[in-house]
Amino acid sequence: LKPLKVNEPKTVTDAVGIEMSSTNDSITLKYGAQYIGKRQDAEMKKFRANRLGQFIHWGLYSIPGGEWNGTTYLGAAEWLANFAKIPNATWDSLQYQFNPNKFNAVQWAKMAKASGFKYVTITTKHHEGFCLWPSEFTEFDIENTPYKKDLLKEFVDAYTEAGIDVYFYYSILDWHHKDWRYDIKNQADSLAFSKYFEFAKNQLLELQQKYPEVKGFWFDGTWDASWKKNGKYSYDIQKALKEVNPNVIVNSRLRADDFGSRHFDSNGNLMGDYQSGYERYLPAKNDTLITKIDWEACMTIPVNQWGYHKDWSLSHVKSANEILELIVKTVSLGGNFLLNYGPKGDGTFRNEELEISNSIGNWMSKYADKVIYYGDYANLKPQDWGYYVKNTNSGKFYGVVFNLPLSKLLKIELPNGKKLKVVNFETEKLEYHHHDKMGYFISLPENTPNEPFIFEILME
Ligand SMILES: C[C@@H]1O/C(=N\OC(=O)Nc2ccccc2)[C@@H](O)[C@H](O)[C@@H]1O
Repeated sequence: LKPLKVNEPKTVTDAVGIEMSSTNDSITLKYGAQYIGKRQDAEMKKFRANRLGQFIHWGLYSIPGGEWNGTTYLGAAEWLANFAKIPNATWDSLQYQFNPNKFNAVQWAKMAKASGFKYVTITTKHHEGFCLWPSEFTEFDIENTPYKKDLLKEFVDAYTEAGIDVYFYYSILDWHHKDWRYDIKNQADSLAFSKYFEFAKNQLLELQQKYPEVKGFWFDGTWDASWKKNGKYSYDIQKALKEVNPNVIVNSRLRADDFGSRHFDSNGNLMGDYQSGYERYLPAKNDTLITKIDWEACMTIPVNQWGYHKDWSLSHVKSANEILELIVKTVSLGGNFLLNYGPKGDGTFRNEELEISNSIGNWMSKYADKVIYYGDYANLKPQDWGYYVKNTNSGKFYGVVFNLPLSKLLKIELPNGKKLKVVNFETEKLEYHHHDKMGYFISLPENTPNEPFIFEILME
């Protein structure tokens, strides 16, 4: 890939607004992108082929579920301590209540597998600073709760046994740690933050050493000035993780370069192994630039709840079909999709999540092998009826229909020189006709499935 030119991103959203330009006036960076283009090692190919992952936000915030002293807060439940302005000492005492006696890692993994998830990303430590594993570097961890046991090991073992790749979410932002700083205003801040950096690096190496099955790290909480002023810290963490496991996979949220540019360095090159700026929204259907890099979108089932919230009636909750369309749109643009679950403090999932899991699992069992796993950008002109997916394993091209035209005619426009040969739908070949410049019109049978359905396209 030629270096991409990017406008200086002000927020993660801006960072995704990349514009291609073949420029050679790259500036020298010490803490910029370590490579350009898509990794082609087996581990990254597996990440890409997986396409569909389960995101799990689980921590002390899962106990109050968005409610404090009788008040329900509308914001994201994992941010309750912040919204409700709860003093650390009060919030941290929740650790003495954390006892997920209904947690069954094998059941969780079984549900995840049945839902079609090929990988999972779990919050080892969110902004609150509480660690789901027994850490040598803090008392604010699972060992100092009524649960006591190494919950993360139970989780890693069960998901690995189920054949689901495990990734760790780790928040750099840490409301609990005394050396965390939002900005570096003086030498004292700088000294404290350097101690925090050592703490975070030690914890990350500890996670790699205790759970060697982990495939990669999903960093978050890296938007503050303190982190943006210390590009070297983010660079050193990625370097340290890769020294232990050269093919560990790290998301772009970790990184800031010499000038505080995030996700993409000041030369417009992606830092980390895949772009992770798409949070609760997706690229435009015709965004061909995003197809040139590895990327992953993460998505909540309600509008904005990552941790368990008691009351989902407070916002729109996505249906299974809405979620399926988001998943397929993501794959059609060459991205991975991470669907979030927020288990309760007791270790159980809410009914809405169980129902969604069941619905998407049924669909995945029929279609995922063709249009999700190994799915990628097909480079065909987008149409209103749905999305194209190229399966990079079989080399086959598919259409996935979400918006059935009343005409029952599916329009397909092929690149110059390409001709439509066969259209397979279930066990039959569909009729189609060609209209000069208009392209092809495929005639759908009278009865089509009452769910998103696929058809195969053969071209010559
Ligand atoms: C996945 C989510 O990630 C977060 N924050 O991400 C962002 O702030 N993303 C962001 C920021 C600015 C623009 C667009 C996205 C966390 O605060 C949240 O609790 C959750 O873990």
